[in-house]
Amino acid sequence: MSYAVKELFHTLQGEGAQAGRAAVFCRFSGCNLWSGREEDRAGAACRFCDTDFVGMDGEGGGRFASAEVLAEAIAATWAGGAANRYVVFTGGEPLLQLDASLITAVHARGFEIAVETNGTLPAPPGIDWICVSPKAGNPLVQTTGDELKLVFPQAEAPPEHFADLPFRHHFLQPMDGPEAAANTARAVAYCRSDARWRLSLQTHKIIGIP
Ligand SMILES: C[S@@+](CC[C@H](N)C(=O)[O-])C[C@H]1O[C@@H](n2cnc3c(N)ncnc32)[C@H](O)[C@@H]1O
Ligand SMILES: Nc1nc2[nH]cc(C(=O)O)c2c(=O)[nH]1
Ligand code: SF4
Ligand SMILES: [Mg+2]
Repeated sequence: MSYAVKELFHTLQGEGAQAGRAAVFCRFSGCNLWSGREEDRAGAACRFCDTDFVGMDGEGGGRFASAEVLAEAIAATWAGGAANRYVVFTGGEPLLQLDASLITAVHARGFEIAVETNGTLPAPPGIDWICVSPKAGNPLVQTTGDELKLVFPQAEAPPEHFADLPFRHHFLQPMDGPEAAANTARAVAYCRSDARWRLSLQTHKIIGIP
């Protein structure tokens, strides 16, 4: 099958337990919870998205004809040397497109594979690091993984609903937007009050890298 990619770039993972690690980000086009059009945001199933995932016109983006072709482009984008090669599949919603062929092709080029998913679709086997970020009002299907990263606050998705799910790490990530400062203060207070949770900051935004 072919893959629709918004952008492909080399940066540091900004969020969660792998923050600071060099990575290629493969941002797939499209999401099952929002069209990506501003006029649809207020009626979408996920309304606080901070990302443009529409089309294939970003840096390194395009339509990739096969898993081999996309894996080659990911390998060519990597700039971190021979060790610890790392690719993060995100979007949009990556589990709409990430499949066994692409996992195999990227593993064959020596990469560890991470995914950033909203958890409404099951993850295929073989992913090395699964980050699930639940979205209030939407079914959570992927209930296991490496980190659960809850954007906070979401009135209908309080941390208590997720604290006992079997993930290695539980993070609260302040919701960016007009209330970012207040959301950060609330996330700090919550993590202080319940030590099962740790704070995830979007460090790439703080330091001004992609
Ligand atoms: C753009 S999403 C793409 C991956 C997937 N669709 C998801 O929602 O997890 C990447 C990460 O950014 C988080 N995110 C999106 N909008 C945000 C916002 N306004 N503030 C903080 N984190 C946000 C998501 O929850 C997710 O963890
Ligand atoms: N540096 C950096 N780290 C990230 N971690 C998750 C991101 C995402 O948009 O999925 C992201 C992103 O867009 N940039
Ligand atoms: S599920 Fe992820 S990509 Fe889709 S709209 Fe929400 S935050 Fe954005
Ligand atoms: Mg982002």
